[in-house]
Amino acid sequence: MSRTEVVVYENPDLLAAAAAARLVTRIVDVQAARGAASVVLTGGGTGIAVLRELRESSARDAIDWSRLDIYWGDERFVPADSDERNEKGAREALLDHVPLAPERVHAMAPSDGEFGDDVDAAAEAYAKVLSDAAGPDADVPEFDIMLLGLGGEGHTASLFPETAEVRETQRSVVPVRDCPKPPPTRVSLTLPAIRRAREVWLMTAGTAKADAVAQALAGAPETQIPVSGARGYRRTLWLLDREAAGKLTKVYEPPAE
Ligand SMILES: O=C(O)[C@H](O)[C@@H](O)[C@H](O)[C@H](O)COP(=O)(O)O
Repeated sequence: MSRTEVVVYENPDLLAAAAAARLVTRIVDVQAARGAASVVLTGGGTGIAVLRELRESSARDAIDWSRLDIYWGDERFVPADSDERNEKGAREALLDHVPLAPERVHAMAPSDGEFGDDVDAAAEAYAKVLSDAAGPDADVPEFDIMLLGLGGEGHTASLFPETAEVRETQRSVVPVRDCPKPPPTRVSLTLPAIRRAREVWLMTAGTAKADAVAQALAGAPETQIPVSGARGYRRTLWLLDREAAGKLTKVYEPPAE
């Protein structure tokens, strides 16, 4: 049974710092229990701010970086050195500053990579990366922590309301064209793939997100509010600043330990 928790922080800076602290602790606990850990990264301002805070954390090297698998929930289909790439943002914020095992960093293809401008091929290739990592009985690994942001209209990763991509039930990874949030072409995990995560952490700040947060927590249909369908099979953790939590009426009490 998955549980939903909501934690509200005073401001976006505190949200990013606290999320980074939580991330260190969670990764260390998972590695202690199972040896290795896997984290799925997100783009966006909050997602990258958390990585920056993690780089600055005095506890960061409690993580065994050599036994951490890194994936992405979505990626902009642009050239590798574009500032719009989520991978480039993550590398600048954290990944290039810690001793990760390069073969354990699983980036989605850029538009000037081995598949050229074929975004369908890039999506299919990432689906294969996931199925290879999942083993014989699944198409997607059981990610330990999936980090996600959300947009004011309720998108998460690159899944937008009332689109074929948010309705996808078979594929784990899809190409996204004409995305309302620029750049227009992307690669994204689907909701079934997102729900393979043990824990999904939804991290966002600002009044522009308050409606989507409240609608998702009220159980809005995922085709209308995609982030509503972004649930971990053990835990869904909402990490918000006061503004993003501004339309919540129900107080979420964390479960008694
Ligand atoms: O590639 C992307 O654009 C992100 O994956 C996207 O889903 C992002 O997380 C949200 O749009 C929130 O972005 P902000 O935190 O900047 O509002």
